[in-house]
Amino acid sequence: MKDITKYQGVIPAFYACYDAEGNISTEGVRALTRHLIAKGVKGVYVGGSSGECIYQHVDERKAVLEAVMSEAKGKLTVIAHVGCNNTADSVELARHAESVGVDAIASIPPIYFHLPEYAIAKYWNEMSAAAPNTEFVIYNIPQLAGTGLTMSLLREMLKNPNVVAVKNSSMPTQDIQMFKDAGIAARGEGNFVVFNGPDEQFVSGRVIGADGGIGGTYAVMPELYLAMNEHINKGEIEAARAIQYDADRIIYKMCEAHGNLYAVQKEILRRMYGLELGGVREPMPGLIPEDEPIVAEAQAMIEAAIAKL
Ligand SMILES: CC(=O)N[C@H](C=O)[C@@H](O)[C@H](O)[C@H](O)CO
Ligand SMILES: CC(=O)C(=O)O
Repeated sequence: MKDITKYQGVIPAFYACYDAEGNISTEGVRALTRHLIAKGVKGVYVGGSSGECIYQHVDERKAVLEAVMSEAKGKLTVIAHVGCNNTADSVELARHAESVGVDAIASIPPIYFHLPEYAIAKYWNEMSAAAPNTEFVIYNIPQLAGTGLTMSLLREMLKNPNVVAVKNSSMPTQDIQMFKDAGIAARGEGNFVVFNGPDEQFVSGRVIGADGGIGGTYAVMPELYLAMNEHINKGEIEAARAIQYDADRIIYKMCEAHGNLYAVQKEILRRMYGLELGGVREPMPGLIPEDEPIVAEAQAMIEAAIAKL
């Protein structure tokens, strides 16, 4: 039996942390890690979409992960997203992630070119082979990656004993059931995990069988997702749904800004907690003065939703 309890719960996607010049701020990384530990989350997902991975160099991604580990070791489950545009860089990050002691590595499929399934499997398996003592999480996000996880590709990947989970960001919630069924058929009950991806569907995803969630808006309002998760564990669906509605209204509000969602969230964390995490890397749009009322309103909505708990 694998220990999947470390994946059951609320796992925020970690934000990219920059200094005033736009360089990686390891101080910011450490501060955000400590902040999330204090909030009581289960783990962190480092270097994914929210980590702006595709805009960061290999050395920067290593520095971020090392800074996370310096605070999180033994306190949080750490999943390191190691996917890069080419296999060699991904393999290097996978090897590095194992050397610093992460719980799991994860990867999107190769982006831009729509490669055949055998090439995607080879890309993932080569990363996994570079971290042979580390579990592997498949990151399915077809709307951004351009390629979706098929059942045949998942079955192929399940031949690799390190494959322990799918982080599913596709929008049909029934995909969670399909992936979980296939994982359990291969591994046995209790040995395979599916994470909910779309934060707007956290409750729906958990109800249909997701063991936990990994999401880009958890870090700015972890209290709400932790409370939803607790209610679901107790079967209190109406209470969970009420908080989900609040979270969704907050997400829609944050998405109204000209600046990217991640820029909005980091600005809210700065205002609420004094966390200095910087902006976003170009070509993502940063905040503009006209975003001010949206940021202020979203912050007020978060505070009001937390106050209701
Ligand atoms: C498409 C996308 O980025 N999905 C993220 C990860 O699954 C989510 O966590 C979103 O950031 C979140 O649901 C806000 O829309
Ligand atoms: C949710 C997720 O995987 C990310 O934003 O990194």
